[in-house]
Amino acid sequence: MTGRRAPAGIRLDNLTLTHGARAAVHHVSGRFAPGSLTAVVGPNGAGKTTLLRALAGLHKPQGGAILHEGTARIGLLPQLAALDRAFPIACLDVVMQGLWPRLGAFRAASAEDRERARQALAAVGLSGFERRPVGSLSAGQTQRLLFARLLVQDADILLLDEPFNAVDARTAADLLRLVRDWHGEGRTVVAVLHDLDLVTREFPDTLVLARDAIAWGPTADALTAANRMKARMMAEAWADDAAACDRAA
Ligand SMILES: Nc1ncnc2c1ncn2[C@@H]1O[C@H](COP(=O)(O)OP(=O)(O)OP(=O)(O)O)[C@@H](O)[C@H]1O
Repeated sequence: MTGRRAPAGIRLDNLTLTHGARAAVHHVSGRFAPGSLTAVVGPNGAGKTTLLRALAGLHKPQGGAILHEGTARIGLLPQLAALDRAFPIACLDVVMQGLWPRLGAFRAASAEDRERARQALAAVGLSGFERRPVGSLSAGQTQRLLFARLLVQDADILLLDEPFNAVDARTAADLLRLVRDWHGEGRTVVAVLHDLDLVTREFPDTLVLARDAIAWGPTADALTAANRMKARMMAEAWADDAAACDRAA
């Protein structure tokens, strides 16, 4: 990635996100400060992926607003399962997808673009994988590949959906180093995580989400046993077919 630009933040103003009539994220307000490193934690179905997709501009708010502070390039690392590994595409071409927003639909990639993609593969430990079909990679190698695609995007705001899921300890350590580098460069990083020990060790800020924001702030204050219990109880209190803004008593 290249040198640092002015850091960018995101503010949520009473944000509600729905799938049909069902609320996935419910009246959430708060701020991902420029240059912050935030973990989003919560039970299954808490709205974490929906929130990340909305931050990436892929899910339109049903209520409230997502307000960008500064002009930011946003990069999303989707869940590993979202990648179609049966599609016959080579690793270098997957990384090149990260350049599309800047190349546009009609500009052909240059030799320099391809070199950047190769360097990104090298940075995630996948040198020599350029022509390998994506379907031949292990889960850990596939996650490294998705990080390489994110690297070439050179984003100011990085949204990571379960970035260390289904990868071995060495891969997780390598990828975590990249996350630390992004944070060190002043980029804004938001990561959905289930490993609370990792969150406590590595993430200064945490949003505990259970459709509502249960807590949002410094990890030591937000990730308390009481807040985790509250998140679980809130998740269980929601009837799955509840309309937006209805909550079981
Ligand atoms: N495409 C969809 N259509 C309908 N409902 C959906 C869709 N995607 C998610 N939902 C529902 O929205 C709610 C929030 O889902 P979301 O995937 O955002 O949660 P999550 O916190 O990321 O869960 P997990 O930890 O299991 O990945 C859930 O009730 C889920 O069933």
